[in-house]
Amino acid sequence: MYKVLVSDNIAQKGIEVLENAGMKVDFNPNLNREEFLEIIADYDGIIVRSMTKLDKEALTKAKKLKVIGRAGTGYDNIDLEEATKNGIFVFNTPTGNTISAVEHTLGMMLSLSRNISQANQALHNDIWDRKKYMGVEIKGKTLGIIGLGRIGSRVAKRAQSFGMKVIANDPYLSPKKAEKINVPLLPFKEVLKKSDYVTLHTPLTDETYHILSHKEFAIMKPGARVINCARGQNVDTKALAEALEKNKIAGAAIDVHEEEPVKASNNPLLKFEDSVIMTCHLGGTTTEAMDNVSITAAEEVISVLKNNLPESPLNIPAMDPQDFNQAKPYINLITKLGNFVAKWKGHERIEAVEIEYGGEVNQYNLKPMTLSLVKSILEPNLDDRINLVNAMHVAKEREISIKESQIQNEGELKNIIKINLKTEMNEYSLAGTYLPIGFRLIEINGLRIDLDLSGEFIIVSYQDKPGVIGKIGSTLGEANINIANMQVGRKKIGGNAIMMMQIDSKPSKDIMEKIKTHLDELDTKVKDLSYLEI
Ligand SMILES: NC(=O)C1=CN([C@@H]2O[C@H](COP(=O)(O)OP(=O)(O)OC[C@H]3O[C@@H](n4cnc5c(N)ncnc54)[C@H](O)[C@@H]3O)[C@@H](O)[C@H]2O)C=CC1
Ligand SMILES: O=C(O)CCC(=O)C(=O)O
Repeated sequence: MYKVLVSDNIAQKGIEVLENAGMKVDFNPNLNREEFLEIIADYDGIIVRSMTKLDKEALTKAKKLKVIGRAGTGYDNIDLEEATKNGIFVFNTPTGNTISAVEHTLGMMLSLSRNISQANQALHNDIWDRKKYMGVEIKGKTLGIIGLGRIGSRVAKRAQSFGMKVIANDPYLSPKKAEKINVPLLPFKEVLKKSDYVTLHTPLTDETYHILSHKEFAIMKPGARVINCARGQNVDTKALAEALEKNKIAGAAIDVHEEEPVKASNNPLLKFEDSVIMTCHLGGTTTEAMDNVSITAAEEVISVLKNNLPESPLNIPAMDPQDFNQAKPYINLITKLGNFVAKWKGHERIEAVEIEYGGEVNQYNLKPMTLSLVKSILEPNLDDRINLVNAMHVAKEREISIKESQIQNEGELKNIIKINLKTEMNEYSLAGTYLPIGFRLIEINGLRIDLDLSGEFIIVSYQDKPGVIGKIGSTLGEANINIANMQVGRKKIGGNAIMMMQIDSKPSKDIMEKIKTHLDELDTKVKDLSYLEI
């Protein structure tokens, strides 16, 4: 039974989904760091929001962990690189709380403009002051959006409907997409200079850390207002406090904070009672969003533990589930080719792998196929955990070069995958195709063949000589091993030859030895004699 730790507050519905799937769930959002580090080694899966830090220290202890589900959008609390090295799938649920964050942003902007929060606070303290809490309209003002993604673009649409002029900065967004929603993309500084309101909707990255600091506040329009419902570290809190102090910035609405939870001792914004409104990281906290992210995270954890790929992976290439289902036969084909070549090359150290994709297969995202191949060829010789997440990392660590290319379709075949594998001693090549009747091996070391890509095989590379087929056939016959199919090829008479046999049962070590002895007696310079079961 898989064990899943839920270490942040998520909606009960997700926990029920996990339990109904037979998982043992520990819902424990109140662990301190020491307690958390003590127990993390016990779990196969974990669901977190933004409070649990899954850094290198935690992930090093998480020896059994296979999947990290982020019930929410931002994943700056998770060390993706370390998770990838350790072969841990990481996913988020990025659409579940988008609307929540959008509506919170709009709420913050309106509240900031109309002093709703301050006036409410005053009334609760028995103060009626209509003059002090006079507001400003947002209609006709310019809203500058930094980060025009899921949340930013929806904030734009709603702000436009309020009659605001919306401009944005997003270096990673195609101008066409921005054009579609009628938002001009401008350089960062220009957005700052032109905006009456600046709202942040970027993830927290090295680039966006303190994206608003002294320099930026200095170039902003005097009297501008700032809204941050993205991540606390996007804004340099001390610099914002200074800008407010100097009245350069008229006000700020802040949902996310450099240090959470906020305390009077760690946040200089708390003293700006009249110009700063703050919420306790509530952007994604609505009943609807909490249900969405909790249920999706639970379903995805179950799916990954059942060996499926998550829908919003953060450390493997994302693939549309429909595309994934259609590409599955090719993923299975390449995995079979990988198993085949891995067994064929035995214990030889791999130096390079080249993959050529031809025909229909090129309609799909090739990355999951390449990852499946790398996993299948490295798996048999590694004790370490290897999966699609860390396959490339392990290959790189072992200095194995991986190249993929697309080729023209060959002859009648609708699809083909070719693999060339170079070890320290030999080169191996093979090709396969997927047909409705199954997976076919169609080429081996340059020899055209046509064999079902499953079952038991004997492969012999030797120097062409009369008598070889007879010797092997009679040795297998004597051992009561039936040859189901056999193909032989050579470049020229007496040259390098290869024989591929599909057999109905496994030959013992003695039989393989006997075949070797007979071939040596014929002086056929055997380069390779292998038995493989696929
Ligand atoms: N307050 C809360 O409770 C919530 C906060 N969030 C935060 O909001 C962030 C954004 O969420 P989504 O819109 O769903 O993500 P998204 O990935 O759809 O959009 C982010 C946008 O930021 C842009 N971007 C990245 N680096 C940039 C840079 N240096 N300058 C300008 N733009 C840049 C990206 O190109 C992208 O278009 C999340 O990463 C999360 O940190 C999300 C949900 C709730
Ligand atoms: O998950 C959370 O703690 C709040 C929502 C959020 O910040 C996010 O989804 O990025």
